[in-house]
Order: sequence, then C-alpha cells, then structure tokens
Amino acid sequence: MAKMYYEKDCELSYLNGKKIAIIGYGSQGHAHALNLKDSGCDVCVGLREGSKRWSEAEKAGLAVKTVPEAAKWGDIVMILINDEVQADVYRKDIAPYMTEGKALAFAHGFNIRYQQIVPPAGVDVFMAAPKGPGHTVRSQYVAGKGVPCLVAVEQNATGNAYKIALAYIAGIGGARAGVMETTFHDETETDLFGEQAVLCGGVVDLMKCGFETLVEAGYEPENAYFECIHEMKLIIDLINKGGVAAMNYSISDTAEYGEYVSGPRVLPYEETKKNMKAVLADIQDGTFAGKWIAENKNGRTFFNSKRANLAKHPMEIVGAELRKNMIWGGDKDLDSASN
Ligand SMILES: NC(=O)C1=CN([C@@H]2O[C@H](COP(=O)(O)OP(=O)(O)OC[C@H]3O[C@@H](n4cnc5c(N)ncnc54)[C@H](OP(=O)(O)O)[C@@H]3O)[C@@H](O)[C@H]2O)C=CC1
Ligand SMILES: CC(=O)[C@](C)(O)C(=O)O
Ligand SMILES: [Mg+2]
Ligand SMILES: [Mg+2]
Repeated sequence: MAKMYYEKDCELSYLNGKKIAIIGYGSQGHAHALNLKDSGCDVCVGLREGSKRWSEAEKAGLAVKTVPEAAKWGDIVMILINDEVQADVYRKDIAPYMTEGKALAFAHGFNIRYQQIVPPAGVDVFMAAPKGPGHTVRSQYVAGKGVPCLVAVEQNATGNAYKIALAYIAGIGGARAGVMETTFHDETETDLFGEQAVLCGGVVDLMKCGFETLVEAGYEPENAYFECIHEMKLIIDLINKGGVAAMNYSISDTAEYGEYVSGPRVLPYEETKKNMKAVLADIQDGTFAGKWIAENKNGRTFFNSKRANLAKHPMEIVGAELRKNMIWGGDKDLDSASN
C-alpha cells in the first residue's frame, strides 16, 4: 500500500519564516501562489519582464519580481513554468541563487527524471504535484476542499525536505484530499502516461470520435456536443464522487446494459491495452521526452498545426457557442486568477 498523508500529518509551521518564490503564474502558478498566501505564507511570484500576468498577480495582492530576483529572494523556489522551458530558465535565472539550505521544488518531475535540470547537492529538491488542473487546485481550495497531490523528495540536504514538502502541500490544500508518497521517477512516468493515454489523449479522441459519428449520421452538432462532450463531466463527476457504482446507480439500467455490451466494441480491450503499453514504454525509455524536447527545438510545427486544426473542429466551435449562453457564462472565467 502506498504511504498516504493527510492534514493531521502535515505541519504548516515548517513554512514559518520561509520565503516562497513561485516562478510562473499560469495554471499551477496562480493556484499555488494564491492558496499559499491565503494559508498565511510569505509568497512572491517570479515572472519575466513584460509578462502580461504581472499586473494580474499584483491585482490579486501578490508581490511580483523578475525570475532571478524571486529566485534570490526565496528560500523555497517552486518552478511552475512550462516543462519545456524550465531547463534554460533554470540555468540562466535560477541556478546562480540555489545556495546551500534552500529548496528547489516542482509540480512535475519531467526535468529531473530526464536530467534536464541537475540541482546542486546542498539544496533540498522536492515535488508537490497536484493530480488535477491548476484552476481546480484554486477553486477546490476556495471551496474548502483540495486536489490530491503526490509528494516526492529527490534530495534531502537539510534533513527536513519531507516536512517542508508536506507543509507546502498542506498550504495549497492538497492534504485535505490526500497526499501519496512517491518518487520523481514514478510521478513523471505515471503523469505522462495518464495524460496521454487516458485523461487528455484518450478522452479527447473518444469524445471527438463520438461527436463525429453522430454528426456524420446526420444528427445536429448541438445534440452531439451535449451528448458526447458536455455530459462527459456530469458523468465523470459521479464516478469522482462514488466510483463507477455511483454512476451506475444514477444512470438508467438501459445505459448500464449499453455500457456492458458496447464499451468493449468501441474500445477493443486487449488491443487498446497493447497500445497503452507501447505508449508507456516510450515514456519509460525516454523516447517521448526526446521527441518533445526536439519538437520545441524545431519550432513546434507539429504541435502548432494540431492545435490550430483542433480549434477549427466543429465540436469546439459549436461548444463555444453553446457555453456562451449558459447562465454561468461558460468559458469566460477560466483564466481569471480569482477562480
Ligand atoms: N497545468 C496543470 O494543471 C498542471 C501542471 N503541472 C506542472 O506545473 C508546471 C507548470 O505548468 P502550467 O501551470 O501548465 O504552466 P502554464 O503554461 O499555465 O504557465 C506557464 C507560466 O510560465 C511562464 N513562463 C513561460 N515561459 C517562461 C520563460 N521563458 N521565462 C519566464 N517565465 C516563463 C509563463 O509566463 P507568461 O505569463 O509571461 O507567459 C506562465 O506564467 C509544469 O511543470 C507542469 O507539468 C502539474 C500538474 C498539473
Ligand atoms: C492537469 C494535469 O495533471 C496534467 C494533465 O498532468 C498536466 O497538465 O500536465
Ligand atoms: Mg497530472
Ligand atoms: Mg502532466
């Protein structure tokens, strides 16, 4: 069984007197910075000069510095910028300030696991990895809940790295939901696998395929959107609350029967598992990481063309239109730091 921690196992006091620099103010950055501030911690945000998020962070009541200033100021330096730029920014703007006794922190292990960043021996290196999107890390915290987190320590130079990491996770609300102890190695591989095979890659292709099947058969795109995309979250919320049993309790027996007879038809189990194992193997042997690093060196042509094509897909266009008219305003509050 994995070792789990909850609020009672975390002592927020390990952050007393510690200055926490949050580098980046995107999905995770805004959530960590605001949650820690609301938990009473001494926080500042590090951004590049000219960043459009500078005034947004200040408006939310946070002190903002340039990345090197923040790295110099912080006792704990949490890197929440894109994985693919972390190594360059670290070398130039952060490494010079990682003096003995400080802590370097991550929300995902990519750069440590694939040796893009090699921290000096005298610093603690820990991970506080929420198992959920940053905007949800913030909204759950505000609602008095939290997103489960993984904790890992790569270097325990001070001897207190676990205590500090657990305090940090309590500060962002993760210990309200549960913290699982792991390693940078395992977090990186499971996180990449989950997002590629199931959460993002798998789910988006499943919804897109369902949407296209209905539209190609002549049904209205609005109907296909409600059925295959909007309702996905409503169904998943039930599983999130009470497992598949809660979903099956709430759906009709007709739906449950369909689940058993048609699920295996659309997702041929053994073949899909074989494909998933191949995806996992590419993550484990560094093939995926190498491709992603190369894609960034080569101007992201594949990535950008995929993103542009998706934006033109009818499921995105009809969805945006429908969400606009939903009474809670659909997309408009997604990027607000007050989420
Ligand atoms: N997205 C998520 O929910 C999750 C992410 N993670 C991990 O968290 C980390 C952050 O990801 P995420 O929150 O998605 O990132 P985002 O893309 O949402 O935010 C990136 C931030 O980094 C800044 N940034 C980008 N490039 C530079 C640069 N060259 N110099 C300085 N600042 C830069 C951006 O600044 P600017 O505002 O100037 O553009 C922005 O504030 C990653 O390690 C990711 O794997 C882990 C769990 C979930
Ligand atoms: C939101 C999250 O957990 C992901 C999918 O792993 C990520 O954004 O990298
Ligand atoms: Mg993840
Ligand atoms: Mg991830």
